Amino acid sequence: MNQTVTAKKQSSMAMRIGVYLGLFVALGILVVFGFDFFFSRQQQPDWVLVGVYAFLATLTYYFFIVNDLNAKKLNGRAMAMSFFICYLALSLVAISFAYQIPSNLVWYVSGMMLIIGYSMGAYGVTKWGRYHKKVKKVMIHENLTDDLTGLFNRRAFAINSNRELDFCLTSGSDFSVIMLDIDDFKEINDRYGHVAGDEVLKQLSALINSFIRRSDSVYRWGGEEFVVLLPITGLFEAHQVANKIVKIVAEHTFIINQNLKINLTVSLGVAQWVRQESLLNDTLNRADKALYKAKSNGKNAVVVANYKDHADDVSKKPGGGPDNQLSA
Ligand SMILES: Nc1nc2c(ncn2[C@@H]2O[C@H](COP(=O)(O)OP(=O)(O)OP(=O)(O)O)[C@@H](O)[C@H]2O)c(=O)[nH]1
Repeated sequence: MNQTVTAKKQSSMAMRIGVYLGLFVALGILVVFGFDFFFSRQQQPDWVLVGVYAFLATLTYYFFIVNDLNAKKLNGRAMAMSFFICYLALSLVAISFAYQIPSNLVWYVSGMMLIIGYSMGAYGVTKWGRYHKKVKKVMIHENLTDDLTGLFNRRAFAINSNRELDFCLTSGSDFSVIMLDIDDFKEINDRYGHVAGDEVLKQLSALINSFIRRSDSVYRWGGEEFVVLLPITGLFEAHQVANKIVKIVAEHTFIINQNLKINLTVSLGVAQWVRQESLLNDTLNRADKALYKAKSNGKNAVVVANYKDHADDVSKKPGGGPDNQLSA
């Protein structure tokens, strides 16, 4: 695991450098620009232009954050922040253009800082993406995968979850888990046979893996039970992901040996890790209880666990919006 630890350190350091440098760029430009504004400006600021740039910068920021929910390539609020700050810096440069600030020093300093800020932001993004790819590769090589589905196994969860948790602790991010269980899987086995059941497990694993983010990971927990690990994800987003899984699985037809068509549903329990609890014992336990409640509520459902160690039924059927359901 030395390789993964090094990759993690490099990646979080690059991100931190990216963010701090971005902040430095923005602050530097503000200082230089402010200095120039007070001592050499001749005309009033164009506030409309300032407003337009601020709006664009905010829009860009939300674009990254919202995109982060579902996109496979853009990950991490830290990077979004870094982009946002660099964008802000660019806006400030453009504003000084509009004001026609007559100082070459402003252009030189802000230009240099902007280039550095952008490069570091891009470096952070690339490292973050590469880090997750590398981690998955290393885990496959270290026999941490399940033979049937190719998913990570429980041992991998113990290793991976600790590493991700460590990252979330240093970056102050949220962290959530989803527990998933196929509904009435015994019936599928009984009706179509174990070979078909195995094929369903394989296809379901591939299906879930196909739409989660690159930073998320899926684990085969037991026979027909799975865990999805969602770093940098709060309860609201995790609930959205869970709803998406329920919906996609319910609408999907599993085709076995080209002619047998099987439809199935899944039940899910969602829990967000809170600082005072152990991810493996406490958070997973809450997710498990929520899953149990989803099953007893009639299956094909998502239940979100709250912080008080009990599960609230939040959406009987997929599609129920998460806004009114965060009891935690
Ligand atoms: N084909 C196949 N079946 C498995 C595997 N692991 C576990 N199972 C089967 O999964 C079934 C689980 O049955 P139950 O625990 O009763 O759960 P269920 O039928 O899904 O019922 P609910 O969980 O209440 O919806 C059992 O029949 C197991 O034999 C596997 O690797 N391959």
